[in-house]
Amino acid sequence: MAQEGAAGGSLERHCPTYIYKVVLLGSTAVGKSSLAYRYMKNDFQESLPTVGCSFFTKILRMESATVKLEIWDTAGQEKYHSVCHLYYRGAHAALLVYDITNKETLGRAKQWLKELEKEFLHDEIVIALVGNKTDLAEEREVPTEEGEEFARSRSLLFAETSAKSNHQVKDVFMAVGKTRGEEEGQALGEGGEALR
Ligand SMILES: Nc1nc2c(ncn2[C@@H]2O[C@H](COP(=O)(O)OP(=O)(O)OP(=O)(O)O)[C@@H](O)[C@H]2O)c(=O)[nH]1
Repeated sequence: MAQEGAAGGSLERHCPTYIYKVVLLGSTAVGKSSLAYRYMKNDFQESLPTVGCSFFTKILRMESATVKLEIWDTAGQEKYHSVCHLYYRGAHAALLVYDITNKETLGRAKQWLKELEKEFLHDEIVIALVGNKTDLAEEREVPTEEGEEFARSRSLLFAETSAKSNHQVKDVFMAVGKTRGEEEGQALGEGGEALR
């Protein structure tokens, strides 16, 4: 986690500010923007395709540190693919999002993983595989076990979420923060269901 400049004062010294960058990657329409919006605003609304990348920040005040969480929501449309690596550079965590009602999107998430593995050493970034849209259970094409098994085989965190019904959204952001935070001796959040 990057630590921001020491701007003086004993409070500052005891309570450093860390920047924590999380990037959302995945096919178009899997729900990346909706997950970011749900986490940031606790709301859901029909959204338009992202152009390039959008960017959110949230300040999390912990007991022993302040964390400036930066969420980079990339565009899933192929025409933006060539610029995406500019956005995930320097990320501390990545959410590889697929849509449980669309099997092809899991394949695309696996390709993203290959790109991340080229760019990062394994211990440099926390990666979670996220199957979104669990509220559409009747349209499910990807069994939970399939995502879970792939994640386990590649040592990724795994969760299924619904941005619409607010299922496991906070937990997944907290889990990627917590995993990195533990490595850094900081916890980014408390509570929430443990991810598999
Ligand atoms: N039922 C359901 N629909 C969802 C969910 N999350 C997103 N959607 C819908 O899926 C569509 C695409 O959502 P976005 O959040 O724009 O998807 P995206 O991955 O950001 O798409 P790009 O910006 O094109 O990469 C929208 O119509 C959303 O309302 C969910 O959890 N459940």
